[in-house]
Amino acid sequence: MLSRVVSKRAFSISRVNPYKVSILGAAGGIGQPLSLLMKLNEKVTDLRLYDLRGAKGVAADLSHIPTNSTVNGFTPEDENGLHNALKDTELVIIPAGVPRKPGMTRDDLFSINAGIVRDLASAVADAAPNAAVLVISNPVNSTVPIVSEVLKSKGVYNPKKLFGVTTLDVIRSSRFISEVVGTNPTNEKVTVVGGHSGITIIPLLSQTQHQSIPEDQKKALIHRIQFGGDEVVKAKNGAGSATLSMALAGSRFANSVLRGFAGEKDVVEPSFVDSPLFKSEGIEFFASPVTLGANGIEKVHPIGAVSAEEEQMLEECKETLKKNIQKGIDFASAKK
Ligand SMILES: NC(=O)c1ccc[n+]([C@@H]2O[C@H](COP(=O)([O-])OP(=O)(O)OC[C@H]3O[C@@H](n4cnc5c(N)ncnc54)[C@H](O)[C@@H]3O)[C@@H](O)[C@H]2O)c1
Ligand SMILES: O=C(O)C[C@H](O)C(=O)O
Repeated sequence: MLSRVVSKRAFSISRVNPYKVSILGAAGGIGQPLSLLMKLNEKVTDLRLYDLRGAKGVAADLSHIPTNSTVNGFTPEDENGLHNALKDTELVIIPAGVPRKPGMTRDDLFSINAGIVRDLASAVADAAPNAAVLVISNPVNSTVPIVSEVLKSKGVYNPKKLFGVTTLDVIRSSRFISEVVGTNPTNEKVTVVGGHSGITIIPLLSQTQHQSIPEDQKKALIHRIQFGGDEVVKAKNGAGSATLSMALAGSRFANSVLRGFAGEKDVVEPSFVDSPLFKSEGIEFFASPVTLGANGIEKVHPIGAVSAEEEQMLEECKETLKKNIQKGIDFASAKK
């Protein structure tokens, strides 16, 4: 009797949340912990891990965890490995690519990562044309436009389902502001807009309840949020950039997209998306809070009231963003 009850419940979980998820770059520094967190996500029933190497080992390891999903690993050695890793999945997360070393900017990664992301996007277009695509590979300000151009060229671009993952900036903001004001970081929420590199990362501190932070501390806090990635790159001293905090951020954002798919209401997260906010100024992509629903983005929220100082930061951000976005578009449009 008990076993019948248990099996009926297991069946109902898989029927309610039958999401197929692919992770491309799954054996890397971000890929492995992100794969673990997605294995723990009960909304996922079919987890496919792809990497140039190592994906089968990671998949075998995770497959012993007793959650409601199958896990399979794919590499280029498999016949149609990438295609099978993607075939008809609903959510694709891309952390494939090289990370920074000390002294590098995210833009320095473009020469290697742009081609990796372009080729993976092309495979997504062929095998999972309806999937939501979550781009982690840097430089996000340029790799997201690359994905959009590739999907457009294959006639499958859906702007409601393409996301640059900026959640790491959001979680850093919660942590760093709590250290300044002495609160519990889990209760701190800071809206971060713009893009994902240096001065394009704009935490809107004027929209928090903390209006009495002294000016010098506020400046230092903004700088720390904008350049938080550098702290980790420096500390890892040549061994890469943020992986564990990024895996947490990526899994949180992926879960929000799946919650939206599943019909949950009022799921709002900032993300770097195809945005109407500054299109009139020639800026096609911008990070701001978006409402996630059954078909991806339901609403791109405006940034709201900002201080004079944030207004100034926005102007500088837009100048840089415009160039970063154009660089991605030009790369994807050029003949291989
Ligand atoms: N968006 C963000 O907030 C954020 C945060 C941290 C890191 N990143 C970026 O994420 C990327 C990955 O970082 P990491 O620390 O995991 O690097 P890593 O080197 O540890 O892992 C990258 C993985 O990608 C794989 N890979 C490379 N080319 C591939 C291809 N064509 N197909 C499939 N897999 C491929 C590699 O084999 C490797 O396993 C970097 O570009 C990094 O800058 C972004
Ligand atoms: O800093 C990096 O290069 C990785 C990532 O974009 C981060 O913000 O930590």
